[in-house]
Amino acid sequence: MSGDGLPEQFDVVVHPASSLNGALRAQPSKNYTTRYLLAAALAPGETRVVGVATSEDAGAMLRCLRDWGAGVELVDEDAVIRGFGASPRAGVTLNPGNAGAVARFLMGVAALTTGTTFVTDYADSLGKRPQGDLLDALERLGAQVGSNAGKLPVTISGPVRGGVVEVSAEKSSQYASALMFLAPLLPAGLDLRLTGDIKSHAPLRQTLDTLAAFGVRASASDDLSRITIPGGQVYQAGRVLVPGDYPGSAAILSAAALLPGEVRLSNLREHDLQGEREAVNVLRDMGADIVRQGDTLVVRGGRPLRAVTRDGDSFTDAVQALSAAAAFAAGQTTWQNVSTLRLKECDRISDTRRELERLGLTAFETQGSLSVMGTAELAGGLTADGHGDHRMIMLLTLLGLRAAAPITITGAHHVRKSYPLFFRHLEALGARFDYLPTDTQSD
Ligand SMILES: O=C(O)C1=C[C@@H](OP(=O)(O)O)[C@@H](O)[C@H](O)C1
Ligand SMILES: C=C(OP(=O)(O)O)C(=O)O
Repeated sequence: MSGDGLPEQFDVVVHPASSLNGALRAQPSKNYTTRYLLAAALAPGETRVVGVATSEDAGAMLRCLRDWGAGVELVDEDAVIRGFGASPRAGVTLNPGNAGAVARFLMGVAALTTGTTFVTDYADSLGKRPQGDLLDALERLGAQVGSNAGKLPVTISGPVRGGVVEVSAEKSSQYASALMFLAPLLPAGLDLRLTGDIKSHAPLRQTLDTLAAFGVRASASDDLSRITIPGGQVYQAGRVLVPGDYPGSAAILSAAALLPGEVRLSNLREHDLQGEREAVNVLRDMGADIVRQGDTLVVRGGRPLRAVTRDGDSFTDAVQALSAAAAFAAGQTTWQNVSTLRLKECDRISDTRRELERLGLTAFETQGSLSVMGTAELAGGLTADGHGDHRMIMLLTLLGLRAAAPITITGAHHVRKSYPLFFRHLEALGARFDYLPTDTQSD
């Protein structure tokens, strides 16, 4: 789907770059693509999702929705979805690939069916991520649930009526979002009580925003601990436009800040609910020169950077991209309140610390924080492990661009999970990569 023209599986050699220059259009948002596609399938009738992401996660959502009975047609850069409304097909096995949000949102909606099974071919990534808090909530609502100790494979059978239900939001906001997509289609709706130290508020607001875009009524307390969605509603089909992607763009902005030159990144609206929008301010606090001109951000790179200490929970998917900036900022940068990073495609605290150390950097971790000491010079000349994690691959790529000698990253094709054109976009700015095809059997 990505059309990047690169080998199916590859390691990448990142060559040091002396500058980055040029203009790019930010790719479509991952979080809005998954949400709009799902809401479109839940709406009877035809919805046009304008400018959908071409990532593996977007492909995973489209595949699962088609398997559940939605009509899916790709027309130029849009997806035209004929929804199944409140009636996804029963008895289907869905494979959401390595997409956490896709898997969890669909698990919520699966309570509308009399049986859906979820499997993954990413046993070492999505297969290890916890689903128990969502499954417990579904069970409390009356669904029948089976799982491998709270992990995939999972089976879910409804129907459920709805009502008041608690769901923990401590490990992931995706469990609550999943129930929010389900709620309007239940006879009694849902009065959700989010328990624990609620993480990732921003994606929850994106879910509320999506429900509103499809004409679904919902109300929420300011702190999001209580979300009420009346039942018996119908998602309204129509036309929605996917905005630009801040998490992926954070990597481009960090790269542009790290190297001399001028980079213009368009399609990033100023008023947007994506928490990773904050990456712009974090980079500015570090000393980067970033100016907004409407929906375009202009970065004049190569300025000296200084360390910051920030609560990273509001921009969780930008923490790794910003860690590349931290690696060359004077002093020690600390990202606090990021324990959920341990539960992503890899352990983004320990695995990141280890990769940074492997490359000669100094980093520290606690259960809920990651610290990176800045350095003036990075030798490079080594191979780093991409950990099958798109955001780790982007971080390591940025380090390679600023190193003295090339850095090789293993399994670099996994960048396609969220940002299939990442390397192509950097090439357009003047970066140079070698792509080394790897054995498709060995991953
Ligand atoms: O709702 C979503 O689309 C997402 C929520 C976040 O996950 P957590 O809520 O697990 O932090 C984020 O990291 C993920 O990439 C996408
Ligand atoms: C963690 C991520 O995605 P997901 O949870 O949807 O797999 C991400 O995009 O960084």
